Amino acid sequence: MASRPKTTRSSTRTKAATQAADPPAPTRTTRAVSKTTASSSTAASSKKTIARKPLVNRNNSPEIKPSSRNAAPKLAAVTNTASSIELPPDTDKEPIKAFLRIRPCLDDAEATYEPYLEPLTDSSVRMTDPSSSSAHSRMSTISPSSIYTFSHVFPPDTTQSEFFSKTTLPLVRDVLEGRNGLLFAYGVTNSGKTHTIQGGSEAGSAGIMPRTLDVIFNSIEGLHGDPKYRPVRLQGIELAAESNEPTTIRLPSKNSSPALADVLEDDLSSASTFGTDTDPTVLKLDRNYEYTIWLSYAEVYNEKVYDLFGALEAGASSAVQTPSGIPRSTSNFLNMPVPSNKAPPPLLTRKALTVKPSPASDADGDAASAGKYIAGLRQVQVRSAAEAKGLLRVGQLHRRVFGTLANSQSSRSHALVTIKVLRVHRGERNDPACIQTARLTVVDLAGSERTKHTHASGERLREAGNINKSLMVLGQCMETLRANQHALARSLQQGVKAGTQFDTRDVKRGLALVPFRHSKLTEVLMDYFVGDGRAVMIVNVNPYDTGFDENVHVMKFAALAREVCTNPAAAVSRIPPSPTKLKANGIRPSSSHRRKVTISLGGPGKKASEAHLEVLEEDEELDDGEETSVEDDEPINPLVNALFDEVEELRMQLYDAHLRCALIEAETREEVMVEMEERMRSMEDMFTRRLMRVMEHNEEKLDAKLDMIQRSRVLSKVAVPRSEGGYSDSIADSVESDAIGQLRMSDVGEGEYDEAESSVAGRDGDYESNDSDAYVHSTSDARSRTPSPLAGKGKAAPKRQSTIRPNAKLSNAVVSDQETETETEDEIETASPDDNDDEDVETDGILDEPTESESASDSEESIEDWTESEASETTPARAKGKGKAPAKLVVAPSKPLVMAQAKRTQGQVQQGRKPTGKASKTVAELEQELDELSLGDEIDPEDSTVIIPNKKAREKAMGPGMEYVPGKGEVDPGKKKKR
Ligand SMILES: Nc1ncnc2c1ncn2[C@@H]1O[C@H](COP(=O)(O)OP(=O)(O)OP(=O)(O)O)[C@@H](O)[C@H]1O
Repeated sequence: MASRPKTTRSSTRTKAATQAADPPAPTRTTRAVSKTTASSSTAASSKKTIARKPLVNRNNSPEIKPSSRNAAPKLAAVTNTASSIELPPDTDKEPIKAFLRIRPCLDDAEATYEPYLEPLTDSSVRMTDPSSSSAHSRMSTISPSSIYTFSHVFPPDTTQSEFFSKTTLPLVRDVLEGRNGLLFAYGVTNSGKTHTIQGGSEAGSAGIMPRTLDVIFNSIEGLHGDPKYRPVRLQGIELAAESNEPTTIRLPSKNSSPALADVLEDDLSSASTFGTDTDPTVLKLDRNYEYTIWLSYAEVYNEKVYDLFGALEAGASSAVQTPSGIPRSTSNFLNMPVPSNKAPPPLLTRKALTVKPSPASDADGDAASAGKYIAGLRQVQVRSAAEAKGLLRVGQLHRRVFGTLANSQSSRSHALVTIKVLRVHRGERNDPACIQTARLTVVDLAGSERTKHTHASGERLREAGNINKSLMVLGQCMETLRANQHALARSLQQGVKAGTQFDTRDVKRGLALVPFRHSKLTEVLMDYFVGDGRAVMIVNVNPYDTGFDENVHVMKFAALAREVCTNPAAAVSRIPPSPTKLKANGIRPSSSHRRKVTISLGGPGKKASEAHLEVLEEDEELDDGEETSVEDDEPINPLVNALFDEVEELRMQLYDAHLRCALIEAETREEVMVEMEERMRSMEDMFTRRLMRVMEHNEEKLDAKLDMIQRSRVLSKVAVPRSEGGYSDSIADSVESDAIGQLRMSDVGEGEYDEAESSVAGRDGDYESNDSDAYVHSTSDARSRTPSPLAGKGKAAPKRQSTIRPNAKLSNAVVSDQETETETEDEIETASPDDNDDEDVETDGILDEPTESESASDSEESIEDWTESEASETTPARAKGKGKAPAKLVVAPSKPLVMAQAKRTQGQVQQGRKPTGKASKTVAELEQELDELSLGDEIDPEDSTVIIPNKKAREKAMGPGMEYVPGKGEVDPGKKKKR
């Protein structure tokens, strides 16, 4: 037995007798010491190489079947990933497992989103861009729909217990049997990583971490060992009595109130999880072994590593540190009085820890696989699951108080909980060389920050930059590892094919440098990728989130991870040099950083009050005197470093550009809105003005019309003597024709007023002549006259023919109103269908041949009389008074009418009844006046109404041999029945 060494390597030597019980027998003996015992001769003989063989229960996972263990690792998780190199059978390798967990819909707001993730099978999902039809997606380079495969897909209704047993339980078994394991949760913010790792406080909602602790302590019940030795570094052990480090940490006392711990109690019990839920699972273990469990809790924040179990000082002056390092109540910030709002915020100082390369002695002289450890990280022994959970809750509080798990509950740091299991055979408990060390690290990665969506700035932006950088480096490491493994496999294949012997060291020398060193996260985890152990990746996705693009990156990352094999030959990866080299080169990564933290007291969402703290984060101490590995002396590749910095710089620039774009877009939208509003306003003003003008114009017009009607009534008092032969005949004719017109137009409504107006206007004019031209002009124009604005809506506004009778003899003829009306009525009656043997509507009065005497009469008077009678007759009351049914509007064929009128006029001219030039002029003026009044509306020829000539008139107008043919859609007046 070796005399009590201060520090020694742990042994993972396997007992042949015990391993026989565990199928497939060969146990990992990674750090096996050369010292052998009788029972360990088997292990000793298989020391180095066997140490890297697959572990006892590689088939723990339901996915790995014994038959497939020797098969080439399954590659290409994503359907659109091309690479598929057939690796030669290598039982040392196993690809990282990737499990997808789909978060359920939590509230109504999320339910409005259509989930963009659809599980296809137990191991595949389809992801479809919800905005694939939008313009945005056309600009995006991301494929709108892809299928991704995983080791297993867990739908939203998966219980915590089920998820734990399928993903983590095999790792728990491994660690209890002496093998390392890594589990990390990856996903965007709010995707459920923390819920998966820690869980909730409700029954059955405990996450992976508390369940792991439960299962470990359930399984080692009665197998607790003596903590004579304690773990150090990554895989070393040392005598506990000789250590300066405390083996336990006293939990904050609840009695020492008021303290931060008290006011954060709500958080401890609810949000910080580890509720009362316990997992009853018990693993069957070799009962010849004794176990001690050690816990450490670190966080990587802003590219610095902090110990969440560390002694924290509430201000430099009040810091009291016990010799043992256990924080006293006065020095423990959790027992610090709640800072009031008025007082200056207390200063909390914490020191970043250094990540150092493990000495080669910790890995049997193999520095390459020794990995790196966090120097100064406390590893605390825990004896029960409850104690472990309590300790983790303190760690959670530390994260909260230091602002890395601030009020939003969003993790701003990567949290690493490492459970170390020291196992030793009962018969060799005093032999440190026989102690096996295995560790399981559970990492709750900070959410890959969507700076584009969250519009982070200042401190948040810096955090986001560092989070993204570390995740990016993790991806780069995976990428390089995969490339190296493929390159190695290709070389091996070629060598096998060629049947030549070649030195794999030559190939390894040409492999790319894995950039673990460029992020603290990868530095700390590198041992799992280059050394021994199994790695499991949990991909959390919230399919109701708007961050489709970010989730695509997460999926691609998972696909990449599945192509990386862990537990490869350690020499595949070459370890980058340690930070000490950076110091030697004069490069300091960063300096101390001071920032303010505000904590909501009373639990999240309650916001009872706030506490303000100031946090000073000091840089890690760089110790050149530490034992370093051989690989650490390799020169830094400045190019890789510069490239990483540049990538990060570009990423920030891209973010800035996105931000600028968003601002410009918002400003432009604002400007456009203002301009549109202005335009709409000006348009509204313009239309209002126009409307007012039209209304004024209409009013004027109405006034004018009323005026005309009034005047026409005054003039209608002028009587025309009946006895004066042709003269009175002319009036009678005029009235008759008008009455017929009235009958025909009785449904015209207001259109009549136009006609009346026209007639009255004609009366006003100085009409002295019977000029046939003027007559024709008047007739044809009447058809094209604009309908009156008084016409009913939706109704054709017809124009009646201004049948000015040029042959009216009106000189000195004065007829009383009464007489005129009587005459008119008589004439209408005369013109009624009953009295007319012609079936057509009579308009004889219009087209009657004037007599000689009539032609010689004063045309002006004739017009006045005719107009008067027309105006009288056009009133609906009159027509109604006759008891006539309203006549239908009949649009007479305009062309034949014009011809008839023209002919008639010609006849009139021939008979010397030409209107005087003065009369012609007056009519034109009248027309013009009416046109002006008509507001320039569009003229619809169909709206014109003409008086239909009767058969006799038509015959006269057309002449012998001519036949009247009605136009299309016109009513043949010849067929018109009596009404
Ligand atoms: N499987 C689940 N069942 C029920 N609730 C869940 C589930 N997964 C997540 N949640 C809830 O979703 C919310 C966000 O989850 P969580 O805090 O775990 O996200 P996260 O990925 O850790 O976010 P961050 O990276 O910001 O810390 C929490 O309220 C959590 O309770």
